[in-house]
Amino acid sequence: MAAQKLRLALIQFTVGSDKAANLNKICSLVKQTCLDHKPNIVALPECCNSPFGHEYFNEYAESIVDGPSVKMFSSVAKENKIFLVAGSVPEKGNDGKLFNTTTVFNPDGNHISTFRKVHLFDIDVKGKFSFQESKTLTAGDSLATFSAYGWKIGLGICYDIRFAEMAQLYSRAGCKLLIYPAAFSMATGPYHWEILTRGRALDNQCYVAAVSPSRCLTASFVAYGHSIVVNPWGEIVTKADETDKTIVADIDLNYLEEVRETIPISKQKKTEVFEKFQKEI
Ligand SMILES: NC(=O)CC(=O)C(=O)O
Repeated sequence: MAAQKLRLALIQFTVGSDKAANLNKICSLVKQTCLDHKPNIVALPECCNSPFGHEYFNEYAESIVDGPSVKMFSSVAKENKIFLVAGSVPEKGNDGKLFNTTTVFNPDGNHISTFRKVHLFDIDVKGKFSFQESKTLTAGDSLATFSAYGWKIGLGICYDIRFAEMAQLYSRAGCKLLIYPAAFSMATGPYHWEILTRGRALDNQCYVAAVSPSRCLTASFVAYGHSIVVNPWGEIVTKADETDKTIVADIDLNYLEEVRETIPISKQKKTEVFEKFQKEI
């Protein structure tokens, strides 16, 4: 039986260039969040132990089996008795390949899920902003979920939120909450962040949470901020501005089911028409 309600906390903070300082900050912010709000699940931003950028990925990358960051995440989850969606970190795989990777820990401190960013952030907004994440990182090749108090939760990282089919697959697999550690750019975030989070929630009639680092104007990559939780009706439950903020939302299974009964799109979907068209194209 799934818990009717879960409390979710997203910690948006300024990620600096000192890895140990970032990890210490995470420890104290999670502790304070748990004291203040007693959440069941805490989520951190994309690249939570390292600045975002090609010049950092290799230097900051570490093993997700026994590196210092995962050891710290495990003890933080255990000490605070929470599920910790540990943002993402640059991961050095066995073969030396680098990934952008989310790890999840349960309240016993066990590492229970791993997601490697599937869609790398390769874009060129002409004359304004360009980034080719694939220059240094390798894409993950699988999707990942985890279970917390009977809720199935799907994982993606940042650019992955642009791929509607991925969220639909999670929804079809029974996920009722999607969590995206993310660091949207200033060229795209102001235009797309809210639409994408609300769109994925509305399409799939599920909760969507996206958690960003704070905006730091002196960083080489300036993140948009605005961490957000959206409900299955497509409404914003809570949203940060661009500064250091912890936001908290109670997510509710009854409400989700009510939305799905009110507008029963998953039952009404004409899969056979889609399949027929797919054969024609
Ligand atoms: N940083 C990202 O991966 C994605 C992003 O900024 C965007 O999609 O826009």
